[in-house]
Amino acid sequence: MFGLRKIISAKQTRLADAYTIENEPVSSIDLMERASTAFVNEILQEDLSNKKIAVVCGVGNNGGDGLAVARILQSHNIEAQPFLIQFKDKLSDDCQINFNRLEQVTVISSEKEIPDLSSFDLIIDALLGTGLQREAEGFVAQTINAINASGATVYAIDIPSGLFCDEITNASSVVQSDLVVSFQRPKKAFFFPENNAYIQQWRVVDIGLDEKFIQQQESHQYVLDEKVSLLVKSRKRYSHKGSYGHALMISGAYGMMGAAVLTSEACLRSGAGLVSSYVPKCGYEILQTSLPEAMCLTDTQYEHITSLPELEKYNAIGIGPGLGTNPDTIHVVSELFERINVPVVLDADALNILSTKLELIAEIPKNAILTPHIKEFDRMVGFSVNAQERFQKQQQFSKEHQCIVVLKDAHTSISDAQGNLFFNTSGNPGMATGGSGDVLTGIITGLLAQSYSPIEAALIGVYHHGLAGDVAAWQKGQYSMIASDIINNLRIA
Ligand SMILES: NC(=O)C1=CN([C@@H]2O[C@H](COP(=O)(O)OP(=O)(O)OC[C@H]3O[C@@H](n4cnc5c(N)ncnc54)[C@H](O)[C@@H]3O)[C@@H](O)[C@H]2O)[C@@H](O)CC1
Ligand SMILES: [K+]
Repeated sequence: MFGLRKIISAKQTRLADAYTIENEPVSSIDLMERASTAFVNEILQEDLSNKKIAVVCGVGNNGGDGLAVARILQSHNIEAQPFLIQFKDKLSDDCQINFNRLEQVTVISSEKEIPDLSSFDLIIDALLGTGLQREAEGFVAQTINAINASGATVYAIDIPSGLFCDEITNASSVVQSDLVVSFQRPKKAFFFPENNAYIQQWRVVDIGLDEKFIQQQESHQYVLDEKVSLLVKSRKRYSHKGSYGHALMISGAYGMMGAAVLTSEACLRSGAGLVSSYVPKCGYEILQTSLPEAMCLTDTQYEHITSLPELEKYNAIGIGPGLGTNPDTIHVVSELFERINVPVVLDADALNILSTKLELIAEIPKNAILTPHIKEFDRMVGFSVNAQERFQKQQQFSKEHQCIVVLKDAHTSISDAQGNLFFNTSGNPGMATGGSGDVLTGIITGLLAQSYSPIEAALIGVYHHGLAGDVAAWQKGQYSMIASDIINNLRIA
């Protein structure tokens, strides 16, 4: 969808491997060599010449990759010592071939022989890959525990050993990796917050699996990455501010006017032709002084919003940042639902109001975009025991209410009414700071005003918000960056 890459299951990956082997065609051992070379090229971006490396290999194809990786590293004059953890008598065919291609492999055939790995600087984990069938236990679990206890940096091939590819893992022995270099696609498991301890960072390398075949697989999950820029339309040479829509931001309360300023400024920066900001009276001078590019309309009340302005002239509306949940403000949301006939973004206190008046959920306008963080989402739909359950509820909510949910987290997920789920890959923990969500709301509303469809606006907005956050973190550091740094680095080309 939209040219974004599908996320596929372990089973579908096996099918893609087999299809590529048969149709490219390429032998499976050459495909393994390609994957291992891609892994090595990725990790060699860093100087490993003085590192003492252990490559811990299993008996399947992940182990085969490991043995090939050890050999390729050695050919670069890097000290890489391969260990074969023989938890099964028979090696997979390609693992056996790679075993034979190495001069020296330390074979470990029982728990008692597991070496102390603490003398190594780097451990390459090639024990188990996407072929994991059950929780690791016994010999395999002990090896995983030894890797974790080593204190060495750990790079995992394809997926940390012991981690299930497509579902939540409730096991005690899973490799805690600093980096995963994954083949062709990130795995579904990379997007579960529960797996944070096992995956500090992941990257994907292309190993030439058949892309057309992968995209034809039945999957409703997508990677939201730089490919989203295909959706961004160029601005026409002969255009004027009227060509790019008029957005209305409804936000702010006494003591919360910063939210109104941030959300309105972000809306302008996302390219909206005109932005009007509707705020309580106390916000008039604040907004006019800090954001001269926006127009300002005020409520009759001084401290908080109690009514709505005329809505007819706007192309999109964003509501919620810093709005507060004063009893006089609550009815504004239901009134908006009755009167609105343009795309809308519901955020922050607009969502808190929804969770105090759950009957309002049934009235959410079709195609509305909701941007809750996890706590706000749970307040609306109930607590989920894990991310998998929450993603299901998110998809269900979108389908049932025909709306888009942007569930904000380290990997923000976006669900649409057709049941698709998109996982964002931009952004960083520096963005967990006050005002960052207000900025996102402004960006998405601004894109809606320019007549992007709601799902396009959500995808472009979420990705570029994260990207701007990444530039801000690079400039100021994750600790020091603040929400306005995200706005200042926004660049939707
Ligand atoms: N198939 C292909 O063409 C390619 C596969 N590649 C690699 O192959 C991996 C998948 O290989 P495999 O399918 O052989 O699977 P794995 O290497 O993940 O492991 C499979 C072996 O482990 C055993 N096993 C599974 N769970 C276990 C557990 N909990 N305790 C003990 N033993 C267990 C299985 O019975 C089998 O013998 C990928 O992750 C990737 O690294 C790459 O080489 C790229 C090409
Ligand atoms: K692995």
